[in-house]
Amino acid sequence: MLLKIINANVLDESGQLQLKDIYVRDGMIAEIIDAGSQGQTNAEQIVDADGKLVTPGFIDMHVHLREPGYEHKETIETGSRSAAKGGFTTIACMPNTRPVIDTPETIELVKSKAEEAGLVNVLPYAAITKSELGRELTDFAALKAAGAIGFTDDGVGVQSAQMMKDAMALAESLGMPIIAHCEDNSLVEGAPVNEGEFAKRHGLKGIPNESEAIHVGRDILLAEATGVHYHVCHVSTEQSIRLIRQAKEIGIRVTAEVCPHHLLLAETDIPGLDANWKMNPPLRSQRDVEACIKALEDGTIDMIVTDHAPHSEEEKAKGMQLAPFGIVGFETAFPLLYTKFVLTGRWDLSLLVQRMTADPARVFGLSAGRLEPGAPADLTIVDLDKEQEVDPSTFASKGRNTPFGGWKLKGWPVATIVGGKVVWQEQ
Ligand SMILES: NC(=O)N[C@@H](CC(=O)O)C(=O)O
Ligand SMILES: [Zn+2]
Ligand SMILES: [Zn+2]
Repeated sequence: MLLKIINANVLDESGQLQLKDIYVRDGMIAEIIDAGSQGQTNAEQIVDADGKLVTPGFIDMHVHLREPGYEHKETIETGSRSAAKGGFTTIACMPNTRPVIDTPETIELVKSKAEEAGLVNVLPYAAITKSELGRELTDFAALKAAGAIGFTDDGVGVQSAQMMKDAMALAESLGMPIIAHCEDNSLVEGAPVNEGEFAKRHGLKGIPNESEAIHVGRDILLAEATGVHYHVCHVSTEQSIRLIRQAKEIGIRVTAEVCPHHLLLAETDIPGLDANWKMNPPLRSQRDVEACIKALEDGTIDMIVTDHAPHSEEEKAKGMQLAPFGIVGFETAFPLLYTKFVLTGRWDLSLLVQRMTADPARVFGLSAGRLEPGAPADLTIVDLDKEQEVDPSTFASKGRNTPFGGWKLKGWPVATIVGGKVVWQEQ
């Protein structure tokens, strides 16, 4: 099966756009040649990108698909469709489902549901501890054999240093990474928002920066001691970044991710007690936002992830104190970052694309994330000129929980190709 994508605007190594034709054979990129020149013939299907941007499919290494157990929030199918609509072709899903993904059987279930959906590549993480309770390690070897790509208790921090050290030593012996939600519960206790101005004004308990950074610091020392690849989830504070930067400088195997909302919003932007602005970690100070942006720019933070965390409207209606943490992310990530960082001149387009494709692929050893012969034909076509307001009622996700409703953005994905198959296309 030969697919030909013509008139694709592709970023070259120096970050310049070049008009190319891309040939896809058996799900892989076969050839990339100057647009209109003679390549392999007899394409069975032609997609005309019409001069639009074509990038490697976006990769999101931190998402919540909610299945099994919370199908009212999202399913593997609706989550996969939402990802495809956002231009994502590979997503790594978190194990904080019900039951928790802590057995080979639940890993198998996720894989088979993802295959049934047949939309994007879904890579499952398995829990570090049984039921994410922090008491007993899961069977890492069996989970790896079943297809887990790493271990994490995302949703909660591993509170015991000894438990984390044992997990790291075991993961390292299997050549697997530990992915950490960094949060010291003793410093948080029921707080719904950042410790700062907003909490003070509304009489709410605050989540201090140290609750994240203390785990980052602890775990970096444990990663040094065990030699494991240690990856920090949703970095949100200046202090965590300082620790990660120092650790990288002395050669400790630490990598990190940041979410669009922590690059774009500070606690001072929260309009009121609307739980669509409640997520974990919380929106921090402007100073933390700037530190996150700088860290992503200089590579201290390796990649962008959405932490797509759908919840139902009823759950989010419970208010700032009682509603669950989390916001959806797939369908707004690229337009948000393109509009707010590329169109404003702060970033080159190539930096944004790299942090959403090649960098996550490098860190997690994936074959996707690049546009070259031999790579999987996972591609995203983006209309950089298309301008549209964020309208949560049109989301493919079951979740409508976003603080970005009504934002006017440019740079919308219009088609997503996975393994040479068009899995989503703007109508
Ligand atoms: N990020 C969130 O606010 N929520 C996530 C959990 C998590 O990522 O820690 C969720 O599962 O809803
Ligand atoms: Zn988390
Ligand atoms: Zn998460």
